Amino acid sequence: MRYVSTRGQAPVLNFGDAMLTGLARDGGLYVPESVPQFSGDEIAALAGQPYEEVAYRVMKPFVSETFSEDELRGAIKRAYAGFGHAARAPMVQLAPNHFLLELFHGPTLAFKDFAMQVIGQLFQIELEKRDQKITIVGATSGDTGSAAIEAFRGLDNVDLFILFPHGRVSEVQRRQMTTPIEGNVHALAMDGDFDDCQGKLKDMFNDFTFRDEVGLAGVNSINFARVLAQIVYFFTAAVALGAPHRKISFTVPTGNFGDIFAGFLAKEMGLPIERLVIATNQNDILHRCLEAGDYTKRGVTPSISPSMDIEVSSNFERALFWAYGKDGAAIAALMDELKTNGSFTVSPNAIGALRAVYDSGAVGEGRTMEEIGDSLRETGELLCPHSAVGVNVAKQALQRDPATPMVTLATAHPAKFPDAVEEATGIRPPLPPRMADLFERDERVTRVPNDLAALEALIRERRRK
Ligand SMILES: Cc1ncc(COP(=O)(O)O)c(C=O)c1O
Ligand SMILES: N[C@@H](CCOP(=O)(O)O)C(=O)O
Repeated sequence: MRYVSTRGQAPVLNFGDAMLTGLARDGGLYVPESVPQFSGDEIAALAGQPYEEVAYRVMKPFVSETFSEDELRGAIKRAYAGFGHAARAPMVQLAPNHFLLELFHGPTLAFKDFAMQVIGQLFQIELEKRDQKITIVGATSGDTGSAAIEAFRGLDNVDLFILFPHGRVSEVQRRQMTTPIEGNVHALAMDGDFDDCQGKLKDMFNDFTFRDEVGLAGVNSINFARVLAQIVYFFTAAVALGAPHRKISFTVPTGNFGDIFAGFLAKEMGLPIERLVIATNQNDILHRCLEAGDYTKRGVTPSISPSMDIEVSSNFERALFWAYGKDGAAIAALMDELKTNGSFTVSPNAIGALRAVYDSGAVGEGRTMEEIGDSLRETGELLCPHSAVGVNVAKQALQRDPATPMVTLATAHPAKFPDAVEEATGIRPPLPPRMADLFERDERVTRVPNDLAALEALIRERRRK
């Protein structure tokens, strides 16, 4: 399996190199040159298998030239051993044709753990084989950061720097990033929003002198390995509801587009997915783009679902790559336009291709709060604000197509956003016992400016040589 850049100008790599490279050297994102196909029988055979076995079968064709069967099975086994639910991704029924896929039973209580725990294991295997040290820099709107810290804390061959937007993550999210004591972990609170953090991360990747000097690697969903591990739960959920003999739709609370793009790849692999529904909060650039064919930045407004406060949605580039018939030059031109003008127009053919796969909806703050209360009353489920956005958009989609079972992804635990949940329901969801002292732990964080030279200087100084 070879991996190519969405902008068509970077070296073609195998999985191991693509995983350790992160952003392609032409600024694009790596994608598999061709997508492995699963037959109906292969999909049917996944029914009733443990999550780890489905993960092995789904991931294997993408990675088999880099990892042996034993290495991959071992990595997956270790990755999920610490999850707080035997099913890993259990599903509950909300209404006759509406299901909630709970993706918050991992160590940091968000869906990010599903991929981050696996790639933490895969990175370690590959770095040991290569006797290599790396500097990981990650950008987070709240959840990727703690998941990355949990996966890479204490490793001798990895220094980890996490950039988060100062004052724009929940207090639980911030403390999850600022309280780990390991010396290889550095939480950096940056002036600006998540797009600024991710922008600086990409600038670092595009500064080849810095990139090569520090051995820069990325664990955001710009890294294809992250997206790959997120494909698995689309399979477990769909098979549990009758795939391949029945079509299933998914609604995905969306920001950086990594999760829903994993769903797209599952569909490409042969999983019978009817619709993939993009659910956004008031930062609705993706919904507006699907509606009007126009991707135009307006500025991010902070919301009660802060992890989705994103306007430069990285993985949308991967979706566009497919929609433009894998024309790297066209994608490079669109991304240049976005950087220069803050907007681009999707061609009629490409918007048609996107609409053939994706639906979308946006939910404002008031409605999100109401949905948290409604869901609790109607179903007994206490939702985090991101999952509430998903459930509300899914309900609208179910009105358009009541016949196809809908799975909404619950992307974070309500205890990560206690203030919003308490305001909506009167209930303050408690953290699990292992995190009960989170508010008593000392915090260690560095305020940093939105300035590339300053950030690079800090990373050069702090990383272990
Ligand atoms: C809780 C939560 N929900 C939804 C999202 C959006 O996911 P994606 O960025 O993959 O679109 C994020 C962040 O990525 C998140 O942390
Ligand atoms: N919502 C994310 C933003 C980064 O997303 P990623 O999937 O690209 O890592 C977060 O919580 O940090």
